[in-house]
Amino acid sequence: MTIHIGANKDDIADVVLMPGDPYRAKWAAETFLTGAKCINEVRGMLGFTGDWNGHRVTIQGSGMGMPSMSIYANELIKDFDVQTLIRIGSCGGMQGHVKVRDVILAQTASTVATPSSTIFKELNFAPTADFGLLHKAFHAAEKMDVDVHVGGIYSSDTFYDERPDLNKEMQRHGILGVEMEAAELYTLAARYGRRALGVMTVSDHLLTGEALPADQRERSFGDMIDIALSAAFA
Ligand SMILES: O=P(O)(O)O[C@H]1O[C@H](CO)[C@@H](O)[C@H]1O
Ligand SMILES: O=c1cc[nH]c(=O)[nH]1
Repeated sequence: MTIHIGANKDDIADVVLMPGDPYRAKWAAETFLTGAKCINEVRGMLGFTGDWNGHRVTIQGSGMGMPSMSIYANELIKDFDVQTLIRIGSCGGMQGHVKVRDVILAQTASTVATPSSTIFKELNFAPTADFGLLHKAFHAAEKMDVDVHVGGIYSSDTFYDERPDLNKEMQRHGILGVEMEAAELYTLAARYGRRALGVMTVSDHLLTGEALPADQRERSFGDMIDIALSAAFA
């Protein structure tokens, strides 16, 4: 047990899927896993462990933002020895060819800063997905006939953004979408030699102003979960 995860070591699988929303964790566990058991309720940040096609999987909420992700990823890696961490998130689309409900596989995650920034001092570290997971996720998405994009995303510290100039530069440099956790997850995975990937569904669009309601963000992003599970065990 850790401060934020009230589970025994063997309650948590080697592979952990991490939505920001703890109720997406519940929905995903009930929908995709058999024999799912709740393994964490501390602070309402729900986690579940069950089976997918004979493989043991944990789905643990990360909360919103990189400081929260950092807490859960640190504990999962250092205390529970988790080997594979896949974020299953929502994101805002930032390019015209990226549509609401499309899936983005985050090859890189640019940031202004992460909780890890202070250790890098003047270095601009480039948080990057695990290539093996990325490759497998892409093939899984192609097989499922999902509209998928692979490329850079922006991990922001603010949902209600007040820097339109920064978004413009991101867009000019091909950034596909914005979310709030992947860069710190990739950085921790690199530090501790684990596999990480961010699979995101576009829930709203910065260019068109479209936005899906909360219940759909919680319960309707099944394709990205299939992709994440397929990539983890391919
Ligand atoms: O839907 P989740 O996985 O929480 O991801 C996105 O949604 C939240 C903001 O609404 C942030 O956590 C952002 O990264
Ligand atoms: O961080 C996020 C998540 C979803 N949509 C956004 O616009 N930003």
